[in-house]
Amino acid sequence: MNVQPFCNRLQGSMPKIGIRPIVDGRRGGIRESLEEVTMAMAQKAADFLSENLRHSNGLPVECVIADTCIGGVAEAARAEEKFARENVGVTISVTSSWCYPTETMDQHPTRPKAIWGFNGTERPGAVYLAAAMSAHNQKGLPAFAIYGRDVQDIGDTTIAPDVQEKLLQFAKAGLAVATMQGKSYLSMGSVSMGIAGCIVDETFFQNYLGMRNEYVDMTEFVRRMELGIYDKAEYEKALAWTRENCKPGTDYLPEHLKRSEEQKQKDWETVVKMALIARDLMIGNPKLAEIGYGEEALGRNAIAAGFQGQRAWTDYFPTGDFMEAILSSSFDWNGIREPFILATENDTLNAVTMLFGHLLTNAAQIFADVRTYWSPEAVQRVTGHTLQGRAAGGIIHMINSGPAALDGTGRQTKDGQPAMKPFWEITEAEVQACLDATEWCQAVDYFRGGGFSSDFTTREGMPVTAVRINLVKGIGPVMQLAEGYTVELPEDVHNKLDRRTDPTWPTTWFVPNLTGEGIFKDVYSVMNNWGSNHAAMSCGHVGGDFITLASMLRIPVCMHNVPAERVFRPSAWTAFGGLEPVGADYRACEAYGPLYK
Ligand SMILES: C[C@H](O)[C@@H](O)[C@@H](O)C(=O)CO
Ligand SMILES: [Mn+2]
Repeated sequence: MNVQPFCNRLQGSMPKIGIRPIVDGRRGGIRESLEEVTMAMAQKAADFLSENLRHSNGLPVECVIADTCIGGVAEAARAEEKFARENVGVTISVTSSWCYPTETMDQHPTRPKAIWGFNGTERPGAVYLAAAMSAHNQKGLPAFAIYGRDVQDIGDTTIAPDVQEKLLQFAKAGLAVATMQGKSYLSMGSVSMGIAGCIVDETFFQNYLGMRNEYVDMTEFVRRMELGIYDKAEYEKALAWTRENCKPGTDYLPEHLKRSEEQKQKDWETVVKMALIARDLMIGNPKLAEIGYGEEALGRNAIAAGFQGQRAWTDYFPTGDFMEAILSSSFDWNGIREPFILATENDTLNAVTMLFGHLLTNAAQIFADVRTYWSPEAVQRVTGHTLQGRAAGGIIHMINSGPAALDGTGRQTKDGQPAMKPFWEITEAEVQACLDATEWCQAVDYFRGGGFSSDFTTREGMPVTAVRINLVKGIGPVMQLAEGYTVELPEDVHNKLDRRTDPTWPTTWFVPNLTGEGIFKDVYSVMNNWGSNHAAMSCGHVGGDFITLASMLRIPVCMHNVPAERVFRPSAWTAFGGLEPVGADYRACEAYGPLYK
């Protein structure tokens, strides 16, 4: 398996899942009758999770099972010691019987936790589950309850499909919490054009995500370019690859602003260097130590970053578009690899949203401006075209002012649909198709320093989830999301709409799934209720996973269109108002406060 060497340069080993087999500790028949079946349940859960989950860097997810069943507090403490040694970041307690909740529970204050209570009635696992949940709720330690819908026989070690789904949804989100914890967000530059999302809110990063903030001025790029602080051999390779694979697109600049061919060639050299430098700033590069830059070789342990670009940089230097697009993609001159999370305009909040999406789906994310709602009437007026099919109720123009990951072309395929896949599932042919579907257009007049934007149109029919985190004074972070699909328009219609804005930028035509109610009654309302200028798009209908992750971090979700059966939060949320789930989410998040407060 091709595990990408770069991303594994992040410090800290990958978090594991701790499995806690819980039993009734009474000896003389009871405990003895449970040991084997409970250990088997633990082993089954561990095998299932390891077989079905991977970390975003491609490494398999490992599970650690407590050495003995846990019948009381001494064994709980021993399990805890083992988990601490093994870097367990998430726990799942499993049981098929009655046990003693407060004596066996996982009391770790921040680690995401779930209990799978077997639905059987020979030994009442569900009674334990309910009692254990009440203990967690009483103690302010939210936990996820996993309880299969259908009764199974006591000896049945299969995992029912509904239980499987919940185990995966919980574990993937829990691992995301554990993976980002302790890592950095690197701001390259500061606030772009007065966009509030660029303001680094350290309290948010520290208290909600357990992350730290690192900063470099964009002059660091100039220093490294001028002093040659990058791997020259890699630079030559990268430049050659870029010349061969990144085909120049249309230059829409008026004659008097056009850059000379010679200048453009220089700009390509600059943007390729910028890509190498940004990556080295994020995660370091041992090659830099070899040329005498030991400090630079270390990097900033950044799991996500942003580049300000506009305007301090772009008024003079080529845009960061190539760097942002290629690092955010699942491949470059070194081959297929894990994408980096790098936000345009240093929009820290969109970067965090992309980080969530990446850790939940393992794939690249699309960064986009939420630019225009085109009603059917407006499209008709401007183009004479009647929007059809999924687009019939109107479309949202997602288009970044510059770059987006080339995976966003939708030229990868999964189950017959366009997709953005984890890097280990992407083929060379799909890489080529993404490159072929992308043109690198000359940056327009906003960008006095030149540069090249990744221009493409996302293929139709990709299930996607558009997500955004906003900071709202008086609440804190708030998430919003919309599941939907990408659509395409007839070429002439696309061109007419695209040219009203900037045809050099990557377009994703997005249609949210409508529920007929509230904000999701129509496409317009979704656009009208978006909380900022940006969104991140993940492949798949993964709103449920985002909601689970948000609840773990105590970030309320103000709007979503996820069907109720995919919404999975800690059981305590019901007590905050089970008949009114959005309000309950707000109250629960407020009551618990940020995870790392
Ligand atoms: C070119 C413009 O300055 C854009 O960058 C602007 O519309 C944005 O992207 C704002 O997010
Ligand atoms: Mn923007």
